[in-house]
Amino acid sequence: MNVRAKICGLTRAEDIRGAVESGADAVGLVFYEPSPRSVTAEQAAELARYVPAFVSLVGLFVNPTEAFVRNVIERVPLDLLQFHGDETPEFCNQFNRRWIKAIRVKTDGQIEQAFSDFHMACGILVDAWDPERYGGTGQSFNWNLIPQNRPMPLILAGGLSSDNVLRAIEQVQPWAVDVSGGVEKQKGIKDRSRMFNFMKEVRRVCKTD
Ligand SMILES: O=C(O)c1ccccc1N[C@@H]1O[C@H](COP(=O)(O)O)[C@@H](O)[C@H]1O
Repeated sequence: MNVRAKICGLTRAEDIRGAVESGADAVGLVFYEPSPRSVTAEQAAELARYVPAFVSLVGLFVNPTEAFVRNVIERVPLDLLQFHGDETPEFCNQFNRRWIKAIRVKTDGQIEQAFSDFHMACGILVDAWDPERYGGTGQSFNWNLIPQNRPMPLILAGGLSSDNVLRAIEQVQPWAVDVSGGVEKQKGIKDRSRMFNFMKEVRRVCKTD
């Protein structure tokens, strides 16, 4: 099994370098001000210089305005947009950029509905539901709510770390995994050895079949 991995919420050049060197397939920048991992378009443009060819740069948004997204994509060479709020399919689809939609999972049937509503997306990311925060909570959720039958790539997020990612991959068999808090030493500051340990676990599963 080949599972891809994104490390999200990077705020420093050295963390981008660490994520890339650990073997991450994608790195994520958060454009959502309440988040402790938030970066400005100017900071992001600088950080983008450390992302080499064949590593994807993902921009995460939560209920942005159209103008906000347009301003960011004009300045930052994002490969993929990640919408992590209550955006509609029409909103996500208007930027002529590839995009994924995050679903905060609370009830049965939600993910199946998302596959249908957001069929234009490149993938559906599933994360834990929280009453107060849109994501990056470090919480996982009941993986039994994830259907086996998937018409599009499923990206597993929510409370992953080197301690549980192998088990998560074996149970869920996702297209990719996404981590933020589980590889940090403090909010917004990544820990190089945690990123390496996380990627080592992800690659371990790739070697087992
Ligand atoms: O990282 C954030 O601060 C954030 C804020 C708002 C929405 C999403 C956010 N992060 C994403 O949340 C998931 C899970 O994160 P964690 O591993 O549980 O910390 C992941 O996709 C982050 O990119």
